[in-house]
Parts: sequence; C-alpha cells; structure tokens
Amino acid sequence: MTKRTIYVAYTGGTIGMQKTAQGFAPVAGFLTSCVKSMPEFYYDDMPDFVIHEYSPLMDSSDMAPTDWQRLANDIKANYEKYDGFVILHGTDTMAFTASALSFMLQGLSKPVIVTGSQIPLGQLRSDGQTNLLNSLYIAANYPIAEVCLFFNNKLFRGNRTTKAHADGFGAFASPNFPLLLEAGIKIRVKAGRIATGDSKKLEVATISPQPIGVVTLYPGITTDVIRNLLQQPVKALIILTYGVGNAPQNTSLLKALSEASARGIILVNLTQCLQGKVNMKGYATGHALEAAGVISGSDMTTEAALAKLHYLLSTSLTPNEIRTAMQQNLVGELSED
Ligand SMILES: NC(=O)C[C@H](N)C(=O)O
Repeated sequence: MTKRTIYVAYTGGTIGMQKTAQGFAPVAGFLTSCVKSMPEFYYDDMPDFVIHEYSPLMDSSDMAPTDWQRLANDIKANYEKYDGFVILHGTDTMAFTASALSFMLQGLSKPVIVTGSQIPLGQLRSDGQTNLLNSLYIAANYPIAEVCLFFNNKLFRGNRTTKAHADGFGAFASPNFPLLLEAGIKIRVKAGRIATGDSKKLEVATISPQPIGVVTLYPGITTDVIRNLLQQPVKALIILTYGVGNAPQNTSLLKALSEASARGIILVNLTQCLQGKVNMKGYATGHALEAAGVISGSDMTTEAALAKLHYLLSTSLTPNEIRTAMQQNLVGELSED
C-alpha cells in the first residue's frame, strides 16, 4: 500500500518558538529543522508529510478571522493532493480557529487536526513531539473527517473545545461533548467516525471580520454597561448568563435588550457555567430574556458561538434567519434537545 501523505500547515505558536530577549517567539525554519532531526517522525509506520511554514509565523493571540480564511483557503488549495491535514497553531486561540474552520470547510471527507504545544519542540520535556507525532499518525490511520483538535493524547471535536488550562499539558477540554478518540497504549476511537473514503467536493465559506460583543453578567451590572455594548457597529452580543441562562429581571436592562433585538442585533444566551446548556424556560429570569428577543446558544462554547456568528453574519441571511440557524446544529457544535 502506498503511504498516506499529510499536509502540515505551520502557522506558529509555542511549538516552534525559541527564547528571545522579549520572551518566547516563533523563529522561521526552526520547527522544520527540529522535526528533521527527530528519527521517530520517519519510522516506517509514519505517513509521509510536508511542512508548509507560514510567513510570518504568529503567536495565536495575534490571529484574526483573516487568518482563519487563509488557512481554509490553503487547505482547499491542497485538498486533492493530500490524505489529511495537520495545522500547527498556538494554543491561545486554537479553539477559535478550530471552531471557525468547522463552519468554513464544508463537505470535508478528510481529517483536519489542529495541534500545538505548551513547551517548544526544541526544549526539554516538550509536549510538541507527542502532539505532532500522534496527530500525523491519527490523520493517516484513523481519519475522522471533521475539524478536530489533538492535545495531551486526546482527540476532540474542534468546535467543542475550549482552552481550560493555562500552563498544564491538558490545555483543552470539551465540556459538553465526548472525546472522538483517545491515544493510550491502544488507540481507541470513541465518538469519532472513521471516514468511509467517499470523496465529496470541498467548499470553503468566505467570512469577514464582524463586530461582536461578549459580556459576562455579574451581580450589579448596570444597563449602561450593556447599552454601551449594543451601540453601532455591533451586530451581535453573546451574553454569558447565570446557570441555565438567567439574568436579573431588571426592566431597563430587558428594555435595552429588546430594543437592540428589534434593531436586528443578534443576542445569544450562553451559560457562564463550565458545563451544561441554556434552558430559558427553566426560570422566570430566563424566560424574561427570551421574551426580550434573546436566543439560546444551548451548550455551545463561547468560541463556537463567536465563530458561528462570524460565519452567519458573513452571509446574506436576514437577522431572523441567523437567529434560527444559531439555534440549529450545523456541524456538531451544539446539542439539540
Ligand atoms: N502554547 C501556545 O502556543 C501559546 C502561545 N502564546 C500561542 O498561542 O501562540
């Protein structure tokens, strides 16, 4: 059998960083030369791979929707030539990029795995070797045709992830969706589905940067704070509410929200809780939000909701159509009742 070949899009992040006078920063050419010096990447069981290094390499905190587009276009341009795709990316905004790509890459029949590390590949005790090696191996041998995120021996559905640990190796969690695969002594496929090999045509959605607000409610938050967040040019506001989606039943606050909704602003209710989903029918405090035009984001992560809003606001859908689509499961990003 011919070896599978994986395309590695290297965008930056800690995995390829070196110490500089200003702290860790990505250095051109360094990651590729590190990998070339590690024989395990070239064992017989490993797939062939090519590393395409982006220029400039970025810390993922500097990334924006234009970088998501560039990645999606790059995968499209190389789609026919390769069996799978690994994206090397910084961890800070990795969950945002994985979420965005899940909406942008439509009709995937090959795996796309986003990974990186907490310690640079060139440093002692780096997690970069395990993360990259396993991602390549899994993309070739356990092709799950969706946008995944691999970290700390776990393969997650990309649009269900959130960065949950700032300095541990288990940097990612998927609070509301099970693992796709776990790489222990044995590789065990869990909620993931291995691709059947049918090839579909890949379409890439074009997205543009969107003015979206995100606010965490706290006891005593004033209507003025919310009103300021709802000013032009804001097109959507994600409200991180209490528990199952509750907010104070403050008349002026509810009025500000219903006026904004009437102006076409999309108001999305997500819970501040780490796990579980919004149910605005549970309490009067949640029901009042629904009556003000706020829609439920169910159990989406903030990252997935934000990426989904970018995707939908970049289409020609009306605000009401966007509200409907926000509550539907488009690519496995939310659980419907
Ligand atoms: N671990 C990392 O990759 C963090 C880095 N600041 C980044 O997101 O690019």
